[in-house]
Amino acid sequence: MQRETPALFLSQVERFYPQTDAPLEILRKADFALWPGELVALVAPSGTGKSTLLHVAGLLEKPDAGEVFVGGMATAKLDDKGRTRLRRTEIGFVYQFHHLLPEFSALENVVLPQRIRGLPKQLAEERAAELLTFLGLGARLDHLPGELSGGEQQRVAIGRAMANTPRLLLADEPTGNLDPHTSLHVFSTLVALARASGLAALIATHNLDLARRMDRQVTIRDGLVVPL
Ligand SMILES: Nc1ncnc2c1ncn2[C@@H]1O[C@H](COP(=O)(O)OP(=O)(O)OP(=O)(O)O)[C@@H](O)[C@H]1O
Repeated sequence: MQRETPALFLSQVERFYPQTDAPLEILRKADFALWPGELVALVAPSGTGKSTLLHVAGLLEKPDAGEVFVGGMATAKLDDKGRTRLRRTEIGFVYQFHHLLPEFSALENVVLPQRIRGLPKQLAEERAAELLTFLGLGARLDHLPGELSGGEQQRVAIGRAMANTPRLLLADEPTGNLDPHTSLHVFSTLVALARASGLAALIATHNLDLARRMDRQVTIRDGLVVPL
C-alpha cells in the first residue's frame, strides 16, 4: 500500500565487517520502510545485527552499499556535517545504557541538545521540563544522573532523545539494563510519548511481551529485515 513518505527507508542496504577470511555479512541488500506514526519492534537473536541496523538507520555508521532515506532524504552522498545535522534534527537515539552527562542535572541533559541546535535557553528549558514531566520526572528536574534510579536515568535519556522533536526514534534495547517491572514502566512511557508525538520508532528488544505492544514486529534473517 502506497502511503506518504516513509520516516525511514532502507533500500538494498549492505553492511559487512572485514575478517581475515570472508567478510562477515550482517545486512545483505536489506529493504525496510518505517512509516510516520508507526512503532515497530526489532526482535532478533544476539549477534544478528540489530545494533548494526540501528546504527546504519541512525546515520551513525555508513552502509557499505545501498541507500538510507530519512524523511525522504537520501543520505549516502551527505558529508559528515550533513549527516550530523540531519541526525540532530530528525532522529532521536536511545541506547541500552543512558550515557547521560554525570555533572549535568536531568533538566540540563535534556536542554543541551536543544542548545546545540541553537534554541534559546528559556525555550529549551520549558521544553525539557515539559518532556520530563510527561515522563514522570517533574519532581526530579534538578537531580544529577547519579541521584536517579536506573529507570529514571533511562527516562531522562528518552527525554533527551525527544528533545529536538525528531520524526524518527531509534532505540537499542532501551530497557535491557532494567529489572522487569521498571522495564515495563519505562517502555510504556516511551510508547506513550512516541504515540503522543506521532513519531515513527524502531525499537530493538529481546522482550516479546514488550514487542507485542508495538504495531509490527520485524527480525533479521539471512541479512534481511523480515516480519517476525
Ligand atoms: N566493528 C565490528 N567489527 C567486526 N565485527 C563486528 C563489529 N560490530 C559488530 N560486529 C559483529 O557483527 C555482528 C552483529 O553485531 P550487532 O551488535 O549488530 O548484533 P546485535 O544483534 O545487536 O547483538 P546483541 O543483541 O548481542 O546486542 C556480531 O557478530 C558482531 O560480533
